[in-house]
Amino acid sequence: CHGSTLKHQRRFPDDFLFGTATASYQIEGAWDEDGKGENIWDYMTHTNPTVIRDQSNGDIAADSYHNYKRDVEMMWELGLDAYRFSMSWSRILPTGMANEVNPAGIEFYNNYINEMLKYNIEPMVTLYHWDLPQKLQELGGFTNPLISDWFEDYARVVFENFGDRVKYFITFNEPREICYEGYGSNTKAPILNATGVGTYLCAKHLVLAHAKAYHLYDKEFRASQGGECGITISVNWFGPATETAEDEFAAELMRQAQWGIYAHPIFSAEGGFPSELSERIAEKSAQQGFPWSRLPEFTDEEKALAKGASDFFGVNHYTAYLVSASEHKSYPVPSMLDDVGAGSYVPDDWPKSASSWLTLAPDSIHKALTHLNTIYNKPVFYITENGWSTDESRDLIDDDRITYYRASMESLLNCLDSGINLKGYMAWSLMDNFEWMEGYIERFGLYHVDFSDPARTRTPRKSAFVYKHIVKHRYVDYEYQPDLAVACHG
Ligand SMILES: O=S(=O)(O)CCCN1CCN(CCO[C@@H]2O[C@H](CO)[C@@H](O)[C@H](O)[C@H]2O)CC1
Repeated sequence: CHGSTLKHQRRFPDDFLFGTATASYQIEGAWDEDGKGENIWDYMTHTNPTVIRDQSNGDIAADSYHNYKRDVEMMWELGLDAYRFSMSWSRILPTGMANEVNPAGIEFYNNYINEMLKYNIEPMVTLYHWDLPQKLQELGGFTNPLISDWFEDYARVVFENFGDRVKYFITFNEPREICYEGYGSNTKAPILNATGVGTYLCAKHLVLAHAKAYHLYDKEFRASQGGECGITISVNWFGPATETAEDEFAAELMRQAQWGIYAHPIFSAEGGFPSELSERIAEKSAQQGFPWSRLPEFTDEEKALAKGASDFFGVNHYTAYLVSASEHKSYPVPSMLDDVGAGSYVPDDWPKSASSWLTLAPDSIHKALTHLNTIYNKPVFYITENGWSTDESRDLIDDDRITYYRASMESLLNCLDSGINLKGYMAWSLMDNFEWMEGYIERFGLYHVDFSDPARTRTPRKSAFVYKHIVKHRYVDYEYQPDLAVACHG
């Protein structure tokens, strides 16, 4: 064409898997319906409602247990290739143990999966997204080494019932939030707050639980089902505040404590926990009078079981932090952050979301994946979560969320340009849902949900139309400005 103005736009591959993500406790509701067992979030929000910022809970949430066909219609409206969701362990196994399978739980997930397949949407199933059966927590939960056997038994039930149609399995969502925030702090259920001890017991047992489920899939299901089994680790970027050796080492130790402790045993060439962190915790434990290190080591056999035990590296990435050795705040003793002995902060000029921990960090997906690609020798990656929060009072015009997603798309394209084997991206989230300790105050949805309406009506935000355009055309069109007046009723 004459003097075409068509700009050279970087495009995503046609087989790049675009989707959205959700989690069972955050969307399903029906907390005690049709035989579902109580989980640790049911228990905590019912016995201790004040820990949730608006005293809400997931009893109903987005009521996806009853609205799942509307959910799938939204996936179709967005033109998604895939949809990542999690299964509720206690909806399938009410007591957590495999002696009793709940047929209504199996039926719900069969209906959900079959509805997606009608629209050619690839289901990506997370087995565990934080909603542990309460009965298992009463037996110690992730501080009990037997959790790895209980999890393997649960995984077998899931693979047997759904593996004929589900080709992407993720064992755990975010070991850090499960272990550090749930057992080593009080920011996620079961808020055990066993600082500096609970985190590390959980880390060892969770890694082994993952490994047992992976090997179960590899040995008993892969041949007949032909799918993949991996894990999702939250990897925010922690970079040094200055180029000094102190800050470089502090940043490395922070990366090891925040996500290396879960990734090294599975993805590193040597396996086991990261050595600098392991040495630091052993030193601190001795100084504090512990007769043993607070980080329980793997046996050689356990190290071998976990090494290489994953088909892909699922990354939940939201943002970045700067780490400074001199930024040391007073942390509980013992605790993970005291073991690291450094603080992290965010520059004031990074745009802020409705979440205290979430700002728009420049090119952070690319920074994180470049580092992971180097230290773990080029694994297959999926971004299994990435998203932006707005306050519950905001209207449907979410230009800040659009800015964030467009920045994420540029960072993904930087990853692809540098040869990183990145195969998909799941936006968090399809719709507004129960945002854990923040209740319904912080919203992450491409679709707005009206939680005051018994029907839990879902309405697309402006960002939904922008994401739909990117998925359909495979490039970012900065001139595209959806007119919601038309789009909503078009
Ligand atoms: O590193 S620091 O300690 O200085 C601050 C970290 C603060 N965390 C980061 C991870 N985030 C959970 C992410 O959690 C993920 O993201 C979504 C949005 O939150 C959740 O709804 C999803 O369920 C979850 O998978 C909770 C807050």
